[in-house]
Amino acid sequence: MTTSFHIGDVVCAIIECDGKFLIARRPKGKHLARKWEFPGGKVEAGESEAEALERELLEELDVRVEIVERLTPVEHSYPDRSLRLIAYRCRIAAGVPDAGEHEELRWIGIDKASEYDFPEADLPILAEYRMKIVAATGDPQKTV
Ligand SMILES: Nc1nc2c([nH]c(=O)n2[C@H]2C[C@H](O)[C@@H](COP(=O)(O)OP(=O)(O)OP(=O)(O)O)O2)c(=O)[nH]1
Repeated sequence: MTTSFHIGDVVCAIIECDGKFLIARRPKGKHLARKWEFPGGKVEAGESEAEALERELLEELDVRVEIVERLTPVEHSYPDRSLRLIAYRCRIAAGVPDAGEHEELRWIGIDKASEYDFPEADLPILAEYRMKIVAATGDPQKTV
């Protein structure tokens, strides 16, 4: 029998710059290996979401960000674990993203997101984000 455990809250960042946003490829050997994701990680005990986001982005990318907006949290169950994924739209405040442990970083437009293999939990986030971009610009090809 497989047991599914709840790993808690995971925060991740949709970092926007010049009409694109940053995606990162998870390394081999980790859960969801080689999928494209939004940089981030688990919220530790005693941390706020914003504190966890700040810590993870410094650790993973060596950047500081300012938060633009919190998107709707997504509860998702994978076969072996479940989690709540909370995405924040952000802008870089300091630094240039460094791939670090990620296999690769890429800046893409929302119109290209369907070409990348994202974890299932990210799909509602991408859908909400796309709707916001379309509402703000009237154009699905652009980010604000
Ligand atoms: N960072 C991130 N994790 C995601 C996304 N979508 C998604 O399902 N996840 C899952 C994968 C992992 O099971 C979990 C986050 O784990 P992680 O490995 O990135 O976080 P972490 O740095 O705190 O973990 P660890 O390696 O220190 O154990 O959330 C996403 O877009 N970004």
